[in-house]
Amino acid sequence: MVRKLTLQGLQSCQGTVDLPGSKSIANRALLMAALGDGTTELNHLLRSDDTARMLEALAALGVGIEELSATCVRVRGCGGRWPKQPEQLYLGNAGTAMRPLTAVLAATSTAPVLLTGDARMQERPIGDLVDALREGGATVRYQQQPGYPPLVLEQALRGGEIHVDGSASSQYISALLMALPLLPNDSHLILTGTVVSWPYIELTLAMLRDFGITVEQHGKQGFSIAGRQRYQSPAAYWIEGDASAASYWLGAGVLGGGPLRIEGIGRKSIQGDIAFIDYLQQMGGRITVHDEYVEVNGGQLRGIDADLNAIPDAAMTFATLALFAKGRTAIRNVANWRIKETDRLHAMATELRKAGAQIEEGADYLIIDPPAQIQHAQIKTYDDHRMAMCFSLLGFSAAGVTIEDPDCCAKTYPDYFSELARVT
Ligand SMILES: O=C(O)C1=C[C@@H](OP(=O)(O)O)[C@@H](O)[C@H](O)C1
Ligand SMILES: C=C(OP(=O)(O)O)C(=O)O
Repeated sequence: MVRKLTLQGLQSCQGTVDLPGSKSIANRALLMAALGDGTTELNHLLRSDDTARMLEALAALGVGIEELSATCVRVRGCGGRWPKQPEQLYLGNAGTAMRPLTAVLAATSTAPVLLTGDARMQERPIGDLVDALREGGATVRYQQQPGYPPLVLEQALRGGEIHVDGSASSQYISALLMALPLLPNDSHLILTGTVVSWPYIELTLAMLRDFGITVEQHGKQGFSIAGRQRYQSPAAYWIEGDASAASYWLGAGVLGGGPLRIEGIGRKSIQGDIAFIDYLQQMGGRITVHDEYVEVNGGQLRGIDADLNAIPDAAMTFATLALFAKGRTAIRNVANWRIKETDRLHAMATELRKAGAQIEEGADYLIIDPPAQIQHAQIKTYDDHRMAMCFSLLGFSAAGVTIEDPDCCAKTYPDYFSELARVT
């Protein structure tokens, strides 16, 4: 039976929350450590559905992974030569597993391998990445619908001049950046289309440096990548807290008045979603950023009008915060919300209306006029962890909210609702 959770009239949000490790960093670090020449201890590792899919895939490829504690694993790198050749890998709905493994296995697999995922993953496009891999000499076969998983990687990527359209997902570019250094040939990666979610590419570049890989960047035009590089294995690697997950706590700390201390992100964070804080401050949130934690102390919210293309995940949190703000909020340039865990533009518009908001749903934007009073609503979450976590914030209204299937938050944050109960 699918659970429902009602949250109502939450009055305060105080104390300390220790963020789980970043999903984006965790899945990159697991893969880079697995490709490394030595052994790496990964600390503050997120344990969730998405990281479980990456861990299972690496285990199937024969990578030695030893669990030292719930959030620490030791990864024995295989230097890009996988000890095992599985026929098939199941990657659930983890974009950060599907896209990087498609490119990296196209570069390194010595036998055909089928990559598949859950029903939603089979609706999430991967054609622009596959086109780039084909241009680089790989043979990739779609098993069902052209442009979507499942797909079979049949013949290895060679490199050379490769164009990739980054207008649907930055993950295609990150994936190629992780794969191309492993090839026998040098590559030139040329970016086409208007690249979305750019800070995730910066995150990939920063982590490649941490793992000893050199990439020459030509602004936002492309990259020159020498082949025959080897991932180095840092002895230990710390995964900072998840900045997208922090957005729910930042929202809760504003609505509940704080003081709420959020541990695991801060001034030195390397995730783009840290910029959520700047926008929330513009909206009236009282937030102070320290080196390794952030403190939030309430605030009176007013609507904002912002292009949030750079922070697509945290941007969703503004949609529910908008119901508590004075005036209109516009969230712009988020067309790729439509190809994530669900069609997030449509799902958000539909569910916000149930709480009484007036919504204009555009092809790539959402305009939200808050209701005079938030109405109680039963919210569908569409198997989308962020829908569940964003709508929990309506628990701070007098009418409250009922969330269907709150447990779908396990994709990136299994403990979210128990933590919320602890600090409210
Ligand atoms: O590279 C990454 O770790 C991610 C990139 C973003 O995807 P898009 O580039 O598809 O927007 C983001 O939404 C996703 O949750 C994680
Ligand atoms: C879009 C998301 O995930 P994925 O890594 O599967 O793309 C997300 O976490 O919001």
